[in-house]
Amino acid sequence: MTNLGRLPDLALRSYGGSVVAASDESFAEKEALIRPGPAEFRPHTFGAKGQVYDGWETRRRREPGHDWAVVRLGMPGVIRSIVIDTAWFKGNYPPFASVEACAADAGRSPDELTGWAEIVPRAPLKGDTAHEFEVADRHRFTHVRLNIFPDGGVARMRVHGEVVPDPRFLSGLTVDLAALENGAVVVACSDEFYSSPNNVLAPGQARNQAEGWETARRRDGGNDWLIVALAGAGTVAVAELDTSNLLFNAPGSAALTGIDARAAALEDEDAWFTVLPRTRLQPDTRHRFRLDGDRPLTHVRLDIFPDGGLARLRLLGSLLGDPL
Ligand SMILES: NC(=O)NC(NC(N)=O)C(=O)[O-]
Repeated sequence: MTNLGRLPDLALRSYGGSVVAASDESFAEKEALIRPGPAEFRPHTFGAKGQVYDGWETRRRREPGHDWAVVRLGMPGVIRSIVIDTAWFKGNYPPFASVEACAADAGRSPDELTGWAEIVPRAPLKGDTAHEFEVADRHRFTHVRLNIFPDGGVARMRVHGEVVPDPRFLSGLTVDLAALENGAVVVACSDEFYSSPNNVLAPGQARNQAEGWETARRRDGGNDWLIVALAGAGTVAVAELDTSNLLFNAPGSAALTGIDARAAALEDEDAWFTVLPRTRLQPDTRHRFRLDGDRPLTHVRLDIFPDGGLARLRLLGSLLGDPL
């Protein structure tokens, strides 16, 4: 995976993405395209419609044309790379694919979408392979259309990019400045052995340990940490540190520090100030802390002692201006 592939997947079902239309899904359902996690396969598992695949699979075309599927992004934004993964589709993958994108209001139905721009030109595909394509177009998009030529199966499509929220739903309001959907993102992290640190910024609650951030057991006497670039410069009034599902591996304690990167570099250790002093944590608990500081900040560093991880980090506050 490239560095672009580490950006959040804007299309992920658990981030609110939806496969809103497809030309065909006779063999396997279109919804699988954006399912979290890698595609699974059990050979010789035949149902009434053929081998069961964890992916989107169309019938063998007997007339001209090609198949397509339209995905509404859960989090609109600037797309930086697309992964088209043909995992397990070995004799029935599409030999070519392309991707288009457009921007539309949430109220548009799939057949009302217009202004499609080609962001991945038609490219050859291999079977059982994750193909990553870099995207150069820097517009904000809300939908993507995967075209396959002429037909076949695709296990997963990942749409990695930078979230660009609608400022009307942030400015002047109390919001979670650390939410992925508001444009926050993890920019540095000590350890992502078991799961992505961006999971702590994901929408909703973590249903299990894997939906949070979990680090490896640390043996060097140090502690694990991550740095979040907030939705924009703002002030934080409430911090929520959620250890849900971490029963025997929750950190013993945690601390938050902040910095205003408009005035100092992240590397300037003296510019970081305390937001939440080191505080004891309980396993499997949503801890909420009312903060009294009103210093503007753009980034927050979470330190956990010594290791473990966190299910969610919420930082309720307000932006000073528009999102970054
Ligand atoms: N063995 C198969 O996978 N065959 C076919 N696909 C399914 N799902 O059975 C096909 O024709 O593409």
